[in-house]
Amino acid sequence: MTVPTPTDPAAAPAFGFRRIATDGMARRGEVTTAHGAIRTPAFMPVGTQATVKTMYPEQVRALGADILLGNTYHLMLRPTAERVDRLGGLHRFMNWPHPILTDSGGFQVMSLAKLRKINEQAVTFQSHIDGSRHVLSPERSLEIQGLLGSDIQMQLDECVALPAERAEIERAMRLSLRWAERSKAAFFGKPGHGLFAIVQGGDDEALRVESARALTAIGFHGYAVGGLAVGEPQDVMLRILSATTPELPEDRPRYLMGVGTPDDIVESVGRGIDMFDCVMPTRAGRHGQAFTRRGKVNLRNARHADDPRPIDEESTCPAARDYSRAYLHHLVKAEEALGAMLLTWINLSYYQDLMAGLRAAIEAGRFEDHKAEVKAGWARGDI
Ligand SMILES: CNc1nc2c(CC[C@H]3O[C@@H](OC)[C@H](OC)[C@@H]3O)c3nc(N)[nH]c(=O)c3cc2[nH]1
Repeated sequence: MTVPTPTDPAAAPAFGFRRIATDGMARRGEVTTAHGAIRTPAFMPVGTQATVKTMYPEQVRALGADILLGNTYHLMLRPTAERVDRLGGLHRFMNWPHPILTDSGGFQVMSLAKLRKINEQAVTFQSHIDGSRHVLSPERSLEIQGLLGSDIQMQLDECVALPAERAEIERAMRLSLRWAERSKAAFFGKPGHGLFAIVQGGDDEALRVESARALTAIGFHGYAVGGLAVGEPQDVMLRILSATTPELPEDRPRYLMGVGTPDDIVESVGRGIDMFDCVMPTRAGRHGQAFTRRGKVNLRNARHADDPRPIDEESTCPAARDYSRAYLHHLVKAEEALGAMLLTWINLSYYQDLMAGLRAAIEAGRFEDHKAEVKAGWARGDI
């Protein structure tokens, strides 16, 4: 294929971010992409293998999701990026004509692949599906994301699990910086498509500041904070965020990767994060857990067996309003597919309602009061 001439991602015409309101460190904004706008703070449902598990794309959209996540690692292995491209790209393939963000694949290689080796040039690994050998370089990752046609593409990076030795964290952070340079050089910024860098540096504030400043100097459409939600306690994650976000450009979106619980999200919005992704609401739904404004409810628990109440009679989500806890308990115990479907629907609906509430509160200049109200709801427990 002809090597596309790289353009400066910072100059691509239609990709943009505007801040509508701020309240302390919290920001209400909007990202514009080739496939539409993203209201921030935003929660991005995870659609790793070109599907948000157990949900129809129309349902996900109806809940208020502006953007979904796909993943380079999974899609390069199956059905391959070239096949998705031949079929019209990922938006067409999964019938989601709205923004898509794809992760670069490095995180999954380190957590899923077999026999993986990382060096300056690339990551080499064997597929967890059929053992076939693959090479993922910063350039190849962007080529794959370009074939998928995702609106927001992530640089290839190296994320280390915590706790880790400082030398190891530093090595991976500097490699990720060099890979950020190569990613920017390789990025073919079609109008409305953006490239995000990923800040690394583990739980070391000095390394985080160095990474954030170096990436800002290179210049990207947006900045992800990576290397968190990898086993560290919440207070460590929040301390790192407080040290990192002030070093990032105010006029660019910030994306905290892999986060998190509702409490993680509220606390991180208060530290200047705009975008989130997490498997929590979808994975927990498949395991019988419901997220509600009154906290978490474990529908596997026998105490629900005779409870005729819905999860949340005030919810706009049919799954939370029109089905009893007794029925949900039955479906979960019987391992019926509808159980996973209804609970995933309930959880994604709650997460989108949480984000809508945060956006409104920031616009109204009452983020701190809203945070207190939301936390009080969780503390009330499951009445
Ligand atoms: C859970 N905690 C966590 N996830 C993380 C992910 C994957 C998110 C990706 O993983 C898939 O979900 C399992 C999703 O893929 C669709 C998501 O994009 C990260 N990805 C990169 N490139 N760099 C990181 O530093 C990083 C840190 C994370 N911490």
